Amino acid sequence: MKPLPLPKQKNLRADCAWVIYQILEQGKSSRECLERVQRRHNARDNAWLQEMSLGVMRRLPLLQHWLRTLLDRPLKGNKKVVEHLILLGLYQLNFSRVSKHAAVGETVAAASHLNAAGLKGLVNAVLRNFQREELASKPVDDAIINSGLPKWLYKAIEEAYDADADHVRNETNAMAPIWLRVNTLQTSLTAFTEALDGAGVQYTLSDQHSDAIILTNREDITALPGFEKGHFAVQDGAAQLAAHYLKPQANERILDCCAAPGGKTGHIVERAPNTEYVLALDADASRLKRVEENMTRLKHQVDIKQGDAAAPDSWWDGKLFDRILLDAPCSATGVIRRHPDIRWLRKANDIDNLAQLQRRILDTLWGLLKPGGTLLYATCSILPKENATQIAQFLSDTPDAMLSPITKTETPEKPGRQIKPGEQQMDGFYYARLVKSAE
Ligand SMILES: C[S@@+](CC[C@H](N)C(=O)[O-])C[C@H]1O[C@@H](n2cnc3c(N)ncnc32)[C@H](O)[C@@H]1O
Repeated sequence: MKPLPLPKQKNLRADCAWVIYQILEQGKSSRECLERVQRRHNARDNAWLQEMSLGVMRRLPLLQHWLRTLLDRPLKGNKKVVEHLILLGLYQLNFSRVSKHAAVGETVAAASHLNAAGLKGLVNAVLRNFQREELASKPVDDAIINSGLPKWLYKAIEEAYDADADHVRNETNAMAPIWLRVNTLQTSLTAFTEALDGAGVQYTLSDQHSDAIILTNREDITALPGFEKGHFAVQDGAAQLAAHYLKPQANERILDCCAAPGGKTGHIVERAPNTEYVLALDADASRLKRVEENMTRLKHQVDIKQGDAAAPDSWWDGKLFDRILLDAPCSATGVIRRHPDIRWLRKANDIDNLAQLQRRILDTLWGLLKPGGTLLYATCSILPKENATQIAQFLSDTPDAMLSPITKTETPEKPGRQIKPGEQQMDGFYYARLVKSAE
């Protein structure tokens, strides 16, 4: 599909349709597209743009089903974006608090901003027919459409989770809470919660995590007390387990591989401030800028390098590491509830390619680990090919690799801890801890 220029003049619904087009037709991430349109709107409208565009991602199969029912034939070429505008209209009518009048009237008007004034009548007719025919009240007898997921992912979850599959799919489509991690080098949990109480911010504590806070409401993070001073970082509870499972110690050399934007790097420093050396490595230069910003705000000092984890000649100083965190590039299927666009950006055949990349990086990093050293393998995936199956195969192929169980139920054939989305309010995540034999 052709690239579509950003509408010349700002218009909430035209800009939102443009974002939806970019994600679905151009494979761009919602973050990237929203950043572009949000530069020209105010904070309230920006929240609306995010809620609506991500809402459409969550409900896309049902919205598309309605669209197909109402539209005689698909729109093509530079008119395609009008379909995305209609999806947005249907979403507003059925899933939002926008008044029906505005949902139809403003959506129709937005067509002009997408160079499609000639299709205003069509947009109007489709949205009014949707209301007249009361499509929303007619149940759709199709589990995949109702799940809000693409077919391949629906099936992959079925295969992996069997009787629990419905639950995992529902949680994959739920809203995720915001977790904070207290930077214990700059403040304490007690002092930080007192500051939150003083500011009237509501939260709960997690009984699984020592330094974690779960916000009750959506808050402007940068306005929370202590943000500028680096008193906390935003980090999901599952991601906060990495530093606990890695167990970094004083005087050790640590590699945080695939580190950007540095969530786990910061936590490693907070858990072990007296390490000899912490290297944050990532292939993506623009994401590494965010590591720098985050480390500066949290007041942590680490070495930051750009490089391909599978080609260490360009970045490794030749000294072995005591501990390595490999937060491997993955399908991100465990964090779809947080980033609903991921389900449409990933394709079925990405999984095998990702599994091969993960194995290549794992094999390479194993060679950089000291005898007796620990490697923690992590993904934010819920698919076994990237997780337990991957690690079981690595253990079977690698004579000096041993499993260091995190849970009581692990075996080399079924290694690691698979966290399901929503479990104790956490994202879907996988961890396996491996130790290199000492001789
Ligand atoms: C799951 S994210 C890392 C999240 C990060 N550890 C954190 O906690 O904030 C995966 C990262 O892997 C990086 N990456 C992908 N392929 C890589 C490679 N071959 N070498 C190094 N980094 C890579 C991506 O740029 C991305 O930043």
